[in-house]
Amino acid sequence: MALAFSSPAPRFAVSPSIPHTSPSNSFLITVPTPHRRRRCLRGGVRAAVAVDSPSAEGGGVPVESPNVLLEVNDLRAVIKDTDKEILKGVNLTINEGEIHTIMGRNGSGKSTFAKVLVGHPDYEVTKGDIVFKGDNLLEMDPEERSHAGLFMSFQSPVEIPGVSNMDFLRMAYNARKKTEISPIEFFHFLLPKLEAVKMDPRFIDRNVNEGFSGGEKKRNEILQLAVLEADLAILDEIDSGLDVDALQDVAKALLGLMTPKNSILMITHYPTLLDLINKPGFVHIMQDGVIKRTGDRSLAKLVEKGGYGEISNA
Ligand SMILES: Nc1ncnc2c1ncn2[C@@H]1O[C@H](COP(=O)(O)OP(=O)(O)OP(=O)(O)O)[C@@H](O)[C@H]1O
Repeated sequence: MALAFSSPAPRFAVSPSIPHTSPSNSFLITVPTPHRRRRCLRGGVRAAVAVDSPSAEGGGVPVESPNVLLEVNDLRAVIKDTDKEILKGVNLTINEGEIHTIMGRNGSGKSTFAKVLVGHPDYEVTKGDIVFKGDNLLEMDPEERSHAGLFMSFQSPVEIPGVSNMDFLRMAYNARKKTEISPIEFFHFLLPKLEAVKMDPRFIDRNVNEGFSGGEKKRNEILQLAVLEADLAILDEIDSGLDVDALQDVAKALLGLMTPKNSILMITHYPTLLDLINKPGFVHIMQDGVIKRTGDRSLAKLVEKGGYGEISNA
């Protein structure tokens, strides 16, 4: 979601979806680097493979296997310049069109995992690899990752004083789509998106998140996602602080954004959003920096009923 300010030269890039107001996030204002993605021979290459479905044995209809969007292998990461290891060997595969949810006790490493995926500078990957759409994500800087189609909504979306939501979204859209859409054209593009996330059009003239309530900020994140049409949306506690109606709106908006091609990785403490989305998906339980269990929504229900102790002992 890097967004490029094209004048005056030189060009600078800033990520709209990654907080950049704290000193530790100042990495996000950078001069764009030459495209240096290296095609990875693992992960996404499964895309073209066609297999026979079990029911089609003996000359039945071939069924395409799902395309791998993200593949994380044995990912280990420490806090930068320390030996404090937070991620201790995370493995995860997300195919196109899938919804994945990560749950886990406070401090188990969920947000760190999400931040490592988008290239947050507070962390250093010490082992493992991440392949996104066939490319080695670890070789990309945060701007390149967002251009490649990764979107992250943070637990606490930042305010950007002096930049209107409209300008911000349009610049982000231009950067992602490598185009120069006019303000009028963009307004027409934006209107149905506003409707989809049930956002009052007056919010687009306000500065990004400035004075927004917690729920309005979360809704604004979904609006960004709708505008940027990311391939993988990483949503860190998008449901926190939302009233019941807003939660329904967010669920509806997310469903409306789903295509057979894009995927969602949600971090949450509660299964309500999953219930509202009401689509099959994967639930992962993170514990002490690794994914300990994977299941379906019933796993989230088990947690809701009995807590994480129940899961650990199962
Ligand atoms: N930049 C950092 N500096 C120091 N400690 C950190 C840093 N980032 C993460 N940690 C520590 O790593 C552990 C995992 O944190 P993380 O935010 O990933 O947990 P979480 O599972 O998302 O928790 P929660 O459910 O409370 O949001 C915590 O103990 C946290 O204090």
